[in-house]
Amino acid sequence: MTRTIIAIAGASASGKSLFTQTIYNELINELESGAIAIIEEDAYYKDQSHLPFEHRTQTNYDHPDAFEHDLLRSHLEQLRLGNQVEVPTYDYAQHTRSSETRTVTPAKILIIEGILLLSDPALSEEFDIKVFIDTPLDICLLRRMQRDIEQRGRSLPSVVEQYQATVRPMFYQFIEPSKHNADLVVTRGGMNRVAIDIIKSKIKYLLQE
Ligand SMILES: Nc1ncnc2c1ncn2[C@@H]1O[C@H](COP(=O)(O)OP(=O)(O)O)[C@@H](O)[C@H]1O
Ligand SMILES: Nc1ccn([C@@H]2O[C@H](COP(=O)(O)O)[C@@H](O)[C@H]2O)c(=O)n1
Repeated sequence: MTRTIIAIAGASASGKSLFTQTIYNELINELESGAIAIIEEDAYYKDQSHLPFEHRTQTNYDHPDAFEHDLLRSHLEQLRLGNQVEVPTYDYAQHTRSSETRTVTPAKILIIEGILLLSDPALSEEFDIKVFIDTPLDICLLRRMQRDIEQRGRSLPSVVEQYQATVRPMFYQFIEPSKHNADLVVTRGGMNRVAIDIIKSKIKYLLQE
């Protein structure tokens, strides 16, 4: 069976999750169960449970070294071979992996979303379709402030400090240049109806093959 892996990359809070989730939600009722699966790159942040909490707050979470991309690659390869995998789950408030894992079964279409997917050449080789969500950075910052305070247990000063220290510089060093590795660049983030419909049509076409 041919399986297709679609990568959705872009800045933090650019709308990657919304874009991915919208495609999934709009297709899921029309398709056989198990036709599509989603994985988040964030699930592959390195486990830091051996480090004190204060130490974990100092990690640069926007640098490729923060991720276990080798594990992600091996999981993608296993899924492509038709084997299920145990995907880690991540706790942003604790800055480390949770004890549970999530079983992901091999689907014909696998969508993966995350900030640094297209900046790692070895990882990029795993993707059949590469999409970059291109949202202005000031919009991303506003969305991130709101989301991190409401959903990720952060304070306003900590969001501002982290943004200046790592999020913004790493965006320019790694994420923005990776846009050139994309097949499709999607403006206006997670609500670009034309882009969502194009990806949906491509998925439906691939599922008919
Ligand atoms: N086009 C958009 N218009 C308004 N809000 C958006 C848009 N795209 C994303 N959001 C909101 O911004 C926040 C971050 O979006 P999300 O999809 O989680 O970003 P990412 O996965 O890239 O970090 C979420 O609260 C989401 O609902
Ligand atoms: N402990 C952590 C781990 C990650 N982050 C930030 O998450 C961002 C990536 O996730 P998105 O959903 O926003 O794409 C990344 O920019 C990290 O800075 C964190 O703050 N704490």
